[in-house]
Amino acid sequence: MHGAGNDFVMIDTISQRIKLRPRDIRRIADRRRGVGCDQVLLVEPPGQPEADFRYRIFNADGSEAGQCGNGARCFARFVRHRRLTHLTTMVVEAGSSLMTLRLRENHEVEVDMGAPLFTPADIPFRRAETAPEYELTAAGETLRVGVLSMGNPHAVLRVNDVNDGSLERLGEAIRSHEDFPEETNAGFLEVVDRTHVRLRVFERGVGETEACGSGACAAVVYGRRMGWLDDRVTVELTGGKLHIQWQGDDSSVLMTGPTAISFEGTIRL
Ligand SMILES: N[C@@H](CCC[C@H](N)C(=O)O)C(=O)O
Repeated sequence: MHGAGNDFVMIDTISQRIKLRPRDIRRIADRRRGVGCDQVLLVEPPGQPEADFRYRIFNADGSEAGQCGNGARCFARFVRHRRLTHLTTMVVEAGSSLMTLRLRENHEVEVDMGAPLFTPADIPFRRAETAPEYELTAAGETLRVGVLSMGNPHAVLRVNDVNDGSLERLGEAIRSHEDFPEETNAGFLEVVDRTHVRLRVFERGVGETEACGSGACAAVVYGRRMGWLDDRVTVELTGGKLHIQWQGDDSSVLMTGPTAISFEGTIRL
């Protein structure tokens, strides 16, 4: 499946007994030797009574992540498509958080991503104080970045042009910066106007992807906190558009966007 070009292999581990090791994930995600994807998503039974499902997210390098916004939308479509539920609104556990997913028309899904976290220890980010922006030295440059968690870590840098050729080098340097003990996703935000931005994201455990849902939420939260954006913003990514709403403070971030099923099959490892 994919959500705006961020692609996934979805595996139902409710009706099948499956145990995958990191090397199995890497093999499935390999674009030359495997199926090829940015993330492998596992559909599991819930661990908490309030939830309908649990889902686990593995990056292409085999590492586990706490959140995946585009994956959450595809998750909702997948469990309906595979008849694992009749619900059109469902509560799903990802990492330690609960998310509400709502199926909309035309295979769009709205995800309540929960409230962003700003305390450095929760991200995690090596800083003593919480601030809307931090100084970070990466690739020999001193940058001003917004840093927050959407259930996974994000660092967002405002740029004049997302097509600038130096972003790849900077993205890699931010992603693996020593101030992020668990690494981070690195986003580059170009503000077109108060309701429209462009974004490129270099994802932890993958590299640049065509879209990153949690990255789009993080970029809008940062832009809102800095006073550059309104509370409803269209985020244009390489692979498509996502619509993000955030009222500020402790309110949840809502994300709406597309889902697509590319093909179905059996994997023999
Ligand atoms: N593509 C995702 C994010 C996936 C996880 C991320 N790479 C991480 O390691 O935190 C999205 O749509 O949010």
